Amino acid sequence: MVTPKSSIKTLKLNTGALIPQVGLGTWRSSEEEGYNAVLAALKDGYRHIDTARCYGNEEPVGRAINDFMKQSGVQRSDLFVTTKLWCTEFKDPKAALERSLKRLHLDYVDLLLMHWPLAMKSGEGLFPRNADGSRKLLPFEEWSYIDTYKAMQPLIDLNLAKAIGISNYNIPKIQALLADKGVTVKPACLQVELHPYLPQQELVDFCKAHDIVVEAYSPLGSSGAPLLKEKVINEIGEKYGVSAATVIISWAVARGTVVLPKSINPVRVSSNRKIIPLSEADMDAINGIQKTTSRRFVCPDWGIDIFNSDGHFKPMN
Ligand SMILES: NC(=O)C1=CN([C@@H]2O[C@H](COP(=O)(O)OP(=O)(O)OC[C@H]3O[C@@H](n4cnc5c(N)ncnc54)[C@H](OP(=O)(O)O)[C@@H]3O)[C@@H](O)[C@H]2O)C=CC1
Ligand SMILES: O=C1Nc2ccccc2C1=O
Repeated sequence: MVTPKSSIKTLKLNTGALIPQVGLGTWRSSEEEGYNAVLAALKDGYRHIDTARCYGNEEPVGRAINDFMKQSGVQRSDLFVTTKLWCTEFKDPKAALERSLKRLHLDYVDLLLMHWPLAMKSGEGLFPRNADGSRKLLPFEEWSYIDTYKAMQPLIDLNLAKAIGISNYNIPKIQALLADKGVTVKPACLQVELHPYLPQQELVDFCKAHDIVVEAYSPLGSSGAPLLKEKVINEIGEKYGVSAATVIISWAVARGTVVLPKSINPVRVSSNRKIIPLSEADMDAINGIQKTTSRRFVCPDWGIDIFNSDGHFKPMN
């Protein structure tokens, strides 16, 4: 039996700021669920919250953050709040972030991520579709994700975002971004799907070499947490007397990534921030899972290539 540690470690961003390695995910948390989960998480000791424009919960998330600060006396500077620029808001990231900040009741975010490396037609809601059901994407030649990133850069000097970053990029897209002469601010973070079925080690190593912190989304396999049924994970959990979720989250922390488990259950929220040390043999066993099972759970029909050679997609069955 190992007692999991509850002090959350931090990583240093290339801006010099510290980011807590475990943060609370909030996708698919309704208004009430989002408010309660964020408040419970902060009271429990979380200092890092991940939301996004397209989750539709910035307002309750921000309300919980503000209520917590009032109740606890914890300062804004002790918290790390991320939101994401949605694909329809690519043309004017400043106006989009100001709207997010208004909903969050905050003066700034610690991290603004470009949610996906693509632009969608504006003015027809968050998820516009063509008559045939396909997504209304703008062709790369008309507006590229690099243009969006460049328009995000001034938000730092305006003190609206302490750092900017990217999400759902693969290695070629990061290389293209870094090679662009107009890109003067290196992304601080890359947020991608990462878990034992999709460890994307090549991408993690690439980012480490470029001083970009990697954040693991859907660490438990997203809705229904399918990774928690994995035999190897459960065997390690039984050995130490901890849950399968603790094993996966501890693995993500041990490999040097940020990890963003989502839960709306206060007991699971609390246990998800507790980490145990894993042996080299445990790490090898978890790293080996993808040799037999390789899966990507978040695969929207955007029609763009976000995959890496080791981040391939096998349909869920
Ligand atoms: N940048 C991007 O494009 C994306 C970013 N994200 C971010 O990453 C976060 C996490 O990813 P997400 O896809 O939500 O999925 P997760 O992998 O975090 O899994 C969430 C699921 O696991 C369950 N769960 C959580 N903890 C436990 C536990 N200890 N035991 C059993 N079940 C548990 C939750 O249920 P319950 O709530 O009932 O506990 C929920 O069903 C998101 O919320 C979002 O913030 C996610 C997808 C894409
Ligand atoms: O955060 C996200 N979760 C998602 C799930 C499906 C499609 C897109 C997204 C996101 O952008």
